[in-house]
Amino acid sequence: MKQDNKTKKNTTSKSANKDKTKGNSLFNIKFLFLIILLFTGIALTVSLVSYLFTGIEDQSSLGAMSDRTATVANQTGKVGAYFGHTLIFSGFGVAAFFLCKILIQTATYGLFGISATRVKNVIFWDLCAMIIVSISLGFFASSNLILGGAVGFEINQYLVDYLGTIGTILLILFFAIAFVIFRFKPSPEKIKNTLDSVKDSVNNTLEKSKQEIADLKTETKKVTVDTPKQETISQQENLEELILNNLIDDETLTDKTTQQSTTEQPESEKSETTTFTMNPKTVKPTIEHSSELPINKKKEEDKSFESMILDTPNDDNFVIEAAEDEEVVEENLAAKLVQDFGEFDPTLELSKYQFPSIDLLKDYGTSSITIDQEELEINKNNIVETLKNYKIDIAQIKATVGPTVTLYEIVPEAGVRISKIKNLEDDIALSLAALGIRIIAPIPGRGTIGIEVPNTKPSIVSMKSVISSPKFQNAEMELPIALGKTISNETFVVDLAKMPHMLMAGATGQGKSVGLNAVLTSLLYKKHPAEVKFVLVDPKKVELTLFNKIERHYLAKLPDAEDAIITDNTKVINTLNSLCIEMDNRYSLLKDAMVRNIKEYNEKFKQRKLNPEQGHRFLPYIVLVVDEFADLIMTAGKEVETPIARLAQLARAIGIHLIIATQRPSVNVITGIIKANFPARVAFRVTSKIDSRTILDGQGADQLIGRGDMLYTQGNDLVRVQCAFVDTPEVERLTEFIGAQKAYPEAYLLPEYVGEETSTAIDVDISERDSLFRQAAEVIVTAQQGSASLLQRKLKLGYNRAGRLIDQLEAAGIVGPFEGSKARVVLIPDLIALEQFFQEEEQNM
Ligand SMILES: Nc1ncnc2c1ncn2[C@@H]1O[C@H](COP(=O)(O)OP(=O)(O)OP(=O)(O)O)[C@@H](O)[C@H]1O
Repeated sequence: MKQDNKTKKNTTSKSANKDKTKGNSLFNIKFLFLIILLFTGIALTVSLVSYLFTGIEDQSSLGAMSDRTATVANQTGKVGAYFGHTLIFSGFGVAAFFLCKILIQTATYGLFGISATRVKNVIFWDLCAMIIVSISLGFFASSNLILGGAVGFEINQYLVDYLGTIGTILLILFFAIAFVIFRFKPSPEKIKNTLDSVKDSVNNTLEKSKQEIADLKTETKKVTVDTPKQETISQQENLEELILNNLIDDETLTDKTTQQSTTEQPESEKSETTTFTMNPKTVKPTIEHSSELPINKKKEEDKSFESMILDTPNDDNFVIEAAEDEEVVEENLAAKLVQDFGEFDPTLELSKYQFPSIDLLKDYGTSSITIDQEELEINKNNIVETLKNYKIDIAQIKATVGPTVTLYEIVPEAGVRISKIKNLEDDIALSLAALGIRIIAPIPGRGTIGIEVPNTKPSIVSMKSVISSPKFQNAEMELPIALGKTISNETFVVDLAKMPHMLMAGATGQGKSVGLNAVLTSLLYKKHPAEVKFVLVDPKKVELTLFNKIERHYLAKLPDAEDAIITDNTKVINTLNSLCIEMDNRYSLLKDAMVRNIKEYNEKFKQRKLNPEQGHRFLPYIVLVVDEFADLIMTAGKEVETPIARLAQLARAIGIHLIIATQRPSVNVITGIIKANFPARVAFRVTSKIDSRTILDGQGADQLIGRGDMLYTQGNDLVRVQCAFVDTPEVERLTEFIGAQKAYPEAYLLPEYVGEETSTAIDVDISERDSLFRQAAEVIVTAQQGSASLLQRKLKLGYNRAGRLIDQLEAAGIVGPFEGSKARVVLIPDLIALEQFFQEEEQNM
């Protein structure tokens, strides 16, 4: 083993060495090539320069190149004479020097590691310049073939034949200007700057000469009054020294020099007054103009710095590696993909999918509300009179007729206490002889008190009327749900994505199942199968079965599940945990994509900014619908509550939304943790005030009149809504219509989840039995019911331990095998038989 490692190490080090040598030899070849290029460039320059002087002389010898005795005057011999002739005379004229430039510059750039892009640029522009110069000289100096060369001359002839002289001049000028524009990219500022600098230098020269004259005049003065000038000069010399030693900066220097010049000024003025004159040309100034000093010195400084940098490569130990230029992505890849293929369309696989038509829903013929004037009048009078009996005067009363209830809004006279009216709820109900009266005191934001009185003839709010309403059709929501109509007969549309989870409660027969169907129907009318998937849990087995037909369009399931609709409570746990895995997966996808929610993610995916090869995919919304949640909690307890709470807490951003319905809104079903995470609540009629408080955190649900009459809250206000009615035949027609269309090959598959109970071995060793095994057996045999939840309750165990015990009991032969949602059969009839069983077991051991 060790030897293996050793040989491995050896081979790796050998291969590393090999790589190194390979790299070195490659470097050497490149270096050699560049040196050859440099020398060729120099040789060519010499030969071309020499050709300019000796070309005519050598012309006769060109024919006898093979003759060794023939001599040429070119400094680089016959080869040089040949290249000079070919490139200058028969080629591009003096513009052939650009070739020398290209060779030398390429070589030096290569040696100094300057990027290949710059080298390419140089070659390109120099070749362009060579052709333009050759043609220009060929035209303007056509008499001298050496200037333009044969190429320039011939092209000119050709152009003149076709374009005439003026045309050729214009064309040449055009190319020359185009070259200058593209090569040097002159901008107005650049031109202005150049002009300014030219102006400055002219001015400087003028100043300089003026100053020189002035100096000379001072010099003249110096002949008579010598000492002060001496001082100035020595001062200036000192300054020079200072600059050289980098002790003062330019500014101080300029200040000082200006100071000097100002101090000098009167002297020069004085000098003007002297009569002594001198020819300035004959006298050379002893010192240059001081203002030039800093510039020169600065240059020198820069130079020394430059030479410092350039000197460093001479140091053999100091290797400079030229960093490679980063690759430039020419264009945005995502934008190109979108341009080529268009935005990603998630509906493409089922592009022919047709949304169901509204005609599939039934019209109950009562879309408009019938107003019974007489009834309104009687109710109004009763309310006013009852209140008067209690000495409450009303300033104003107004009625709004809704589908099931009429809202009487009253404005009491000043000084009436609201709580007084609120306490009269039962008395008003008595006087109106009606059930389900609800007093809202005050109506939030309206400044009135509301009394809701049920209509004697309530009208049905059909699903058709809410689906066809513009409010739903035009709703720009992620998951719009048309729940029904409010008291003012307005369609009530909410966004499930914003809720983000919904809790639905109501006593049996009050309209929960219809409510769930209304939710699902709304989504089916608005969302394509690619955009939303349902996970349906229906312990009653009959409520949601109709949706089986759309399994391959809209439903999601576990990979090993037979039916997409989950009717077995034990399978719910796996599904919930699988949803938790899906949630985690989606979160990591969102993190990779650097977005905060599913909407942004899908938007980015559609714009092809996310690579499917890295696991990215279009994410459909997932709506988990659980009917009879109470049943689930009773049988599975914490096993269900924990994943539900986790999903409720975290799943909002990644598009998993929960709708949970329960008949029993008691506190052990809707626990604190669940309540805290379900801000949107729908309450159908419940039987007690306590239930109402559990679901709504206040009373009201107990005063509803049933049959789809509901209260909706999303945190603060309570809205009374008449739930839209959708009957079973309508849902059947709808699902049949969708089910008959082309579908995906299978239902949307959720990630696999391996539950703990599935991994438990059946043949459990007797010695490994749980310490509570005997007690558990007694409980099961006494109750004659082999269920884990019974053990949980009786022995106060967790689900996992209870499940393990059941498995051990099965292995021992006390209970029968697992039979879906049914409790297992108990194979031992009573406790006496159980005692015998244990005794026999002991004997056999
Ligand atoms: N929105 C509604 N408009 C008119 N009638 C309704 C409405 N909702 C429900 N009903 C009536 O109430 C009956 C019972 O409704 P539903 O089956 O939805 O009750 P439920 O709360 O699901 O009962 P359970 O919990 O026992 O299943 C329906 O058959 C229907 O006649």
